[in-house]
Amino acid sequence: MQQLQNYINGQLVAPLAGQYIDNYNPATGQVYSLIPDSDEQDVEQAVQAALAAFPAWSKTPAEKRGQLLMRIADLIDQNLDCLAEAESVDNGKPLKLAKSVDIPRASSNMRFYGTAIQHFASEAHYMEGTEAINYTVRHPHGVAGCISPWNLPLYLFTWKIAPALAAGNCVVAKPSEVTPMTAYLLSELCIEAGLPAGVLNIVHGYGHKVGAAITAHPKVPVISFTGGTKTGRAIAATAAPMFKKLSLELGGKNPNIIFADCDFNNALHTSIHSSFANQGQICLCGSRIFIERPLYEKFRDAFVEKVKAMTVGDPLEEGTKLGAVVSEQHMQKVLSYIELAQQEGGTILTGGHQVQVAGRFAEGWFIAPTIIEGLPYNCRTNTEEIFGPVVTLTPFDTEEEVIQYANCTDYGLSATIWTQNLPRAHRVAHQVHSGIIWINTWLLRDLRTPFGGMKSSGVGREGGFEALRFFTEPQNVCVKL
Ligand SMILES: NC(=O)C1=CN([C@@H]2O[C@H](COP(=O)(O)OP(=O)(O)OC[C@H]3O[C@@H](n4cnc5c(N)ncnc54)[C@H](O)[C@@H]3O)[C@@H](O)[C@H]2O)C=CC1
Ligand SMILES: O=C(O)/C=C/C=C(\O)C(=O)O
Repeated sequence: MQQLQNYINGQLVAPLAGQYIDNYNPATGQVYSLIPDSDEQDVEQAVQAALAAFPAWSKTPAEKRGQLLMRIADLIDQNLDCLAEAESVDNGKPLKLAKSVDIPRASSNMRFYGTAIQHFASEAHYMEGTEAINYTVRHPHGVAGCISPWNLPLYLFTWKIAPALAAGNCVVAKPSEVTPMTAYLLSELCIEAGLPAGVLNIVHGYGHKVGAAITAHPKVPVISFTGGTKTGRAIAATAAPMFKKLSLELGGKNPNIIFADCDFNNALHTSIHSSFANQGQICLCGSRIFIERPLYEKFRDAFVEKVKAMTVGDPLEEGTKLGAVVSEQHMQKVLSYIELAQQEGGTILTGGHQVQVAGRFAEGWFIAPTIIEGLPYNCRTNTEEIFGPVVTLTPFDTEEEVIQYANCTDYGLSATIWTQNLPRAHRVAHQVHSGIIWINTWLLRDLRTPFGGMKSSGVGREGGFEALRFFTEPQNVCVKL
């Protein structure tokens, strides 16, 4: 059985306590590898390695740091097939998705920040009359803690470490214990790329042990986290009193607003993707679909017909549209929400159950893509994050009504608006409480843009220069001329 290792001080090492955690293949429900059950001693070793590496790394010219990140990006590209299969097996997602989205985006993240850092400049302010000039220096913080989730493992792991490293920080990172494989494979690529020892350290293990130790460590002044809102709240409770810099990318309950004048086929096909991509396990998925009443029945019937035809099964099969959800625990959570929806008066139009897949997948964790109608817009099913292949349909009559519906959750991450009346699209967009709005598209990503949510969807923004500002400490120097 493969035993993964931590990546500390440039070496692949066993956890100090010699304990391991079972790592499951969600499609078979079977243990297929073991990951380190690390603890605070392993985190201490990683932090000490990062501290030792920081002086040299922070003084390395940005161009050289960028070149190393781009070398890693090249190695990701060269290992696309291996990384994609590893991601699919580890997470349960279709191989096709890992190959076309997850791994290419991981490479793009490394390459984007490998170049962005070379254009990241600071400001100067000349004081006329007073004859003084101010300039801003942006210092790296030191050791950055990066904690990432299981839904887009390498995609989100690199989305955090790339800006942190580019800005001159050293990193202690913890991937999810549920999907550790590609972060482990990345550590091998970092060694191959010649990343200096201690610059990046990856400590595998449980969130309540390793993640909590990173968050609480007094020599880790900055924490970047993506995951559930409940966990984000726990991290903030530890980090805030320590005055740590904090970036929290949390959950969502995103509205997908479809007006009757939309480009019907585009709205229909994109909504299938935005509802069920990655088994609905993307914080940006549009899980609440609001349809203007004149279009409701036509959209509903066409949507249900196409979703019924989606293949659920072997993630490695070319034709598979939905693979397995990431864990048995998560499957039970999603199924419990389907039960709740029925208790709240919802009607299941398709799906609503676990899918039994034949052969070696009989013990796998598969859920049929599920569409529910007839629920109150403000019930629990329509306001709490389910994070699975479950969407609700609700008709609306006016702009004001759908804006009220859209804004009635504690979340505010993203929203999608479908209409060919662009003044209306912008008018509605500006009133929806979401950090990211897509009009007549979904998940079209420009990495230069601020990425993140409002309300319980998080604190701060990732992306572009936002992330480089987050991973640096500004210092203003005023010089009398
Ligand atoms: N990207 C997103 O918005 C994601 C949202 N979720 C939502 O969160 C719910 C719970 O998901 P979980 O599997 O529990 O993910 P989680 O949000 O608890 O875990 C995310 C990462 O945080 C770590 N972590 C957990 N507890 C921690 C702690 N106390 N201190 C520091 N790090 C900690 C985990 O080990 C993992 O690496 C999901 O059902 C889903 O609704 C989950 C994953 C991603
Ligand atoms: O595209 C991005 O930068 C991020 C996408 C998805 C998440 O952050 C998520 O699912 O948590």
